[in-house]
Amino acid sequence: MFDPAPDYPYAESLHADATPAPHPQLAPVLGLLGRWRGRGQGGYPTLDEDFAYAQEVTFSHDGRPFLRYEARAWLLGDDDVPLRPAARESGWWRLLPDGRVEALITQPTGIAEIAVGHAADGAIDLATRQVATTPTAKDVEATRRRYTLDAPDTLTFTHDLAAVGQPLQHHLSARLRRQS
Ligand code: HEM
Repeated sequence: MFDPAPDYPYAESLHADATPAPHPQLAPVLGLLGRWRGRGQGGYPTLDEDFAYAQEVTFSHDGRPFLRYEARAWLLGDDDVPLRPAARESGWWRLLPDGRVEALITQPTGIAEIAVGHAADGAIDLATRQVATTPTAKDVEATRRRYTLDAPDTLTFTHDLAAVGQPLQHHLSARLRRQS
C-alpha cells in the first residue's frame, strides 16, 4: 500500500512578527515581507511604444536566511482595462550575514538570472552576475534592479535591462503598496 507523507509541517510567513521568527540575517529585508501591488511604466528602444502595467509581488520566509520571491504583471489599457498577462518570475533571495544578497530568479520566457547585491537602509540593489537562457529565449545579457522602501508601505522598483543587442538601460519602473 502507498503510504502518503504527512502534510508539509513548516509555515511560510509574510510577516516579520509572526511564527516562524525571521532568521536574523533577514534583518535588512524585513520591510519587504508581505504582498505588494502597484503600477509601473515600461519601455525599451526596440519597442514601438512604452506601456503601462500593474504588478503583484510577494516576499515570504520560512525562518531560514532566504526570501521566497514571486511576481506577476499584466499590461493595462485605458481605464485600467487588463490587456494581457505580462512577465512572471519567481525565485530566492539568499541573505548573507553582512547584508549581501544572492538572488536566483527565473522567468517563463526562458531566462534565469543569478544576481548579487546588497541590502541596507531600506534599499536593495541587485545586478546580474550570470544570465542563462533556454535555446529559444530572447538574448538577455544583464539586468540591474533596485527596490526602495520609500515608506513602510511603499516600495519603488526600477529595472534596467541589457538585451537584444542594446546596452543596459531602463526597462521598467513601478510603485507598489503593501496589501497585507
Ligand atoms: C513587470 C515586469 C515586466 C513587464 C511588464 C515587461 C513588459 C514587456 C513588454 C510589454 C515587452 C514587449 C514585448 C511584449 O509585448 O511582450 C517586453 C519585452 C522584453 N522584455 Fe520585458 N517586461 C517585464 C520584465 C522583464 C524582465 C524581468 C526581463 C529580463 C530579465 C525582461 C526582458 C525583456 C526582453 C528581452 C524583451 C524583448 C525586447 C525585444 O525583443 O525587443 N522583461 N517586456
